[in-house]
Amino acid sequence: MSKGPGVQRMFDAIAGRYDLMNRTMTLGQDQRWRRFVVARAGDPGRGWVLDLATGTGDIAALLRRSYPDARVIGADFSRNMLAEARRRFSLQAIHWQACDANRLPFADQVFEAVTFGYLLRNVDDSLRVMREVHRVLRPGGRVVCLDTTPPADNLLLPLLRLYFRYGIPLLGKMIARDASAYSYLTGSTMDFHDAETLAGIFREAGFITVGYRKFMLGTIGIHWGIRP
Ligand SMILES: C[S@@+](CC[C@H](N)C(=O)[O-])C[C@H]1O[C@@H](n2cnc3c(N)ncnc32)[C@H](O)[C@@H]1O
Repeated sequence: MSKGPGVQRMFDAIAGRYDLMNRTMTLGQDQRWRRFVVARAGDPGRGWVLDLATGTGDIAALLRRSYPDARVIGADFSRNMLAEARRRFSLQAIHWQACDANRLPFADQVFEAVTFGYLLRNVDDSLRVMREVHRVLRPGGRVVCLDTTPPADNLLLPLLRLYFRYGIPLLGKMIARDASAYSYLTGSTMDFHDAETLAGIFREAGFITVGYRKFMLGTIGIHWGIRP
């Protein structure tokens, strides 16, 4: 069965508490990673940029602020997350669009850059989504992806496991009033591709100059690539 409908319902349910939970659970680091994503996307000039799985719109808003001439689209399949984005950034010229990352409603080769935060962990087939992203990027266009990544097996692993298994669901229960959504975050992180495998999927989808960097004790990965 597809993950999609359950993921959509889950984000619709937590939309109003999502930002507070994000800031708390990452100890305020999450915006720093989003700024890194936007810097790696590069200045698109007057071109179009797509922030896919935009959620409550943080990356789209940073793109808007960093590259004032760009035309920015923030797209997501959760209507409540998009409603939060619209409310938070109502004064900014961002186009908000409801859409599914598996079937992008855009023509081929229209974007200078595509960014996304915490999308691929939530889809059934990362390669399929990466091929869609490749299709809509212009030659030379950049993709930048932020996501959680399973922690490596080192001395910190037991501590990180404790935080993921108990700390995050507890915070989810207290702040987002939804422990199951944040147990899902833990499970989907542990089951997600490791950073090297994800880089391989970028290459398989046709991207070149693929690279990545890890943050937060190796639990967050930012991957990038260029459409040749
Ligand atoms: C964890 S939130 C991330 C939001 C935002 N990118 C950020 O940095 O905070 C994940 C978002 O991905 C969206 N999403 C998940 N699967 C999707 C899909 N197949 N198509 C479009 N959006 C999707 C969810 O609705 C949710 O808003």
